Amino acid sequence: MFQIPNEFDLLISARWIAPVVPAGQLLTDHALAIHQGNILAIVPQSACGDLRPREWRELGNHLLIPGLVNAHGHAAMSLLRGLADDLPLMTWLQEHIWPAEGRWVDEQFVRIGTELAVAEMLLGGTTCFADMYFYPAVAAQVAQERGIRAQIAFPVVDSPIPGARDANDAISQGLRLHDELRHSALVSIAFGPHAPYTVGDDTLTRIRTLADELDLPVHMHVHETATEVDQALQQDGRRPLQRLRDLGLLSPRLQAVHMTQVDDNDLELLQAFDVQVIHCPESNLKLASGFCPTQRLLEAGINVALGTDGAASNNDLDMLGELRTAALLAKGVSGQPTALDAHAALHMATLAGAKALGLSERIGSLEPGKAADLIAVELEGPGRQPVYHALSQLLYTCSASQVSDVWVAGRERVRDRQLTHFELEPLLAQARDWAQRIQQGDTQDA
Ligand SMILES: CSC[C@H]1O[C@@H](n2cnc3c(O)ncnc32)[C@H](O)[C@@H]1O
Ligand SMILES: [Zn+2]
Repeated sequence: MFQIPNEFDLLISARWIAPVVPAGQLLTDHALAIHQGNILAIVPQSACGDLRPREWRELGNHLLIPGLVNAHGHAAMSLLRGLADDLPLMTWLQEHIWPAEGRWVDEQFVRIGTELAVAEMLLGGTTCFADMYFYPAVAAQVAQERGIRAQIAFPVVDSPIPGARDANDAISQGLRLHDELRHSALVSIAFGPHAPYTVGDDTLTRIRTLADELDLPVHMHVHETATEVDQALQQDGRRPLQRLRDLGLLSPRLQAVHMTQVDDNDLELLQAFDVQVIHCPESNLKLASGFCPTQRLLEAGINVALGTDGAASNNDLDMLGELRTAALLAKGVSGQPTALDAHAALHMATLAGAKALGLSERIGSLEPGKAADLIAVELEGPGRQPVYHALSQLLYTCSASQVSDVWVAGRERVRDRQLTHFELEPLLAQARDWAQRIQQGDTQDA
């Protein structure tokens, strides 16, 4: 169906390729042909002799996989990494993060923080990220400039989070941004109602109507902690997920981030409405928020994607590290060592993420016709050799440091562990300047 033309852009050969589709496949000594940003074919290296690519990257003991999809985060919060650690969610937010955001977050903060996050994510093999933060137009611009795919959710809140704009203004501005970016190849827009406890019924109803009309995703923190659910039960007699159901918000377009609290009724709702669940294990562990029961959800056929959350609660944006945590946690929580094996884990970090963001036609697996979003992970050195099973090695021994090359839509964004479209030193200097201002401001306040 997809014939390789006489001349084409790029051939990447590697010891192993895990295309994710067909499920469980692991190819050895194959090569991937790419032209005009798309995958043409995967062919055995023995058949590559007659091919005439404009560039041929010959990678040795590397594993090629689809680019990782970080399905939830707050990119600009990288500038708040380590500002407040070892606290429960609401203390962390109310006493530290929200006051800091109210004081410091402006367009420049979001630009530098997002650039820092994008640099970290690309170096760690993330080729697509979902973001929810202030100044979404700035985050969208950074993603376009740096050549990474992104779903930018514009935040909507009713209760006063410092720095947040009025909900109706936020919606109008967000929809303008959606219109401006309608032809963007890399960036898409979603509604970002912050959480059930910060957004009222009227605003949620408006979002539901508009999201249905425009067929846009809704990205929201849901059931992050037991306290969130208990307080909702006390205040309105319903669990937040039931309230969202009553408001008509449950659908395949809803991206429910966290879901550490899932009773049998919640499970039925997630399943019946085909809600996308986004699992952020390290943030949940660090804030002691709870554990998303991924194995139960997967057994019920619910799509579960993976996210890091922001660097202020994680504290890194390393998706391979996150994946390992997710796998270990799934086994511990379910009591089943078979839970989230290497294939299931890779699926969670790639195709499930793409599906959650409504992008699975374009990305998430290495298939002819899909965008060439892919990464090479080096399985060399004493910590990774010998290799009995390349995917187990990926899951249980690799982190961002093993990612050597990254392509987004066929363009190389990381080559031999170096960013191709960033000047890192000036960016790091600006990040340090921000931290100094924030720290000095904090000291002056004390
Ligand atoms: C209004 S922009 C997003 C808003 O969310 C805050 N935030 C960051 N991490 C979390 C989390 O785990 N749960 C709830 N809210 C979170 C962030 O600081 C921004 O204020
Ligand atoms: Zn979050």
